[in-house]
Amino acid sequence: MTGLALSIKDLHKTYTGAEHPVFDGFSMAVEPGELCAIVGVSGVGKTTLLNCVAGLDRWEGGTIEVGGDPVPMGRPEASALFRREHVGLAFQQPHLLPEFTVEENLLMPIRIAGEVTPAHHAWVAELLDTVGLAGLGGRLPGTLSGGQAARVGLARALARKPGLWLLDEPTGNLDPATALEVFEFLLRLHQDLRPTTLLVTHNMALAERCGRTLRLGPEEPRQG
Ligand SMILES: Nc1ncnc2c1ncn2[C@@H]1O[C@H](COP(=O)(O)OP(=O)(O)OP(=O)(O)O)[C@@H](O)[C@H]1O
Repeated sequence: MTGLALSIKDLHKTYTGAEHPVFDGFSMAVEPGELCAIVGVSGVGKTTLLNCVAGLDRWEGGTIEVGGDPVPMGRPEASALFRREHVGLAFQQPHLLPEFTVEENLLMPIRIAGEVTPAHHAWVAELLDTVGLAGLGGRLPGTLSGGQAARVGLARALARKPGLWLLDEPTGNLDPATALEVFEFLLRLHQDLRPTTLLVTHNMALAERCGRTLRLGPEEPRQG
């Protein structure tokens, strides 16, 4: 799997009826395989940025390119296809399907795209192993701890080996020790599979351990 280059140039985004733009000429570039933490105060636009990059939201000006191709905007079918092919998304809530086993949850993105083969079963077993959940494939999500469910959510986002992994506070509702544990598995997944990754987080200790940290909004005043 190869991480895809992400390029954002001169992004302009204002929500309908809002007084101020969320982005007014924002640009950034992320190298293939880079892990970039996105931090900034609440409301600065972190989730909006991820939604635009995923083609889930619209913007008024500027370009967003993934792997050199523009992210489709205002074309729901093209956006959905773009996400299926290139994007793995994970959120604060893992949103696992409760009536399906952990293994079936991991296979679901593959099943939606086509036939599930024995190689796919072997692949999701490998993914489960990477997130420290080998042997738990037969469990139902309701029997998992919050940290285990978060790890499944992260792995599921990589089931189709996307070039872009967009993570919106995936450890946000976990206690600090569990958040750290899940983050270690996140790092391991990233190290193994090297998707280009944006990780939105409020946890500066975790952000500092990413290859790069991008702060949206005004710089924090320096002490002294
Ligand atoms: N659907 C929407 N319609 C109108 N305004 C919105 C919408 N979604 C977000 N906003 C506004 O846009 C700004 C950026 O929101 P966003 O959710 O991207 O911030 P954030 O940095 O992710 O915040 P948090 O850290 O609290 O999750 C905020 O002022 C928010 O109120």
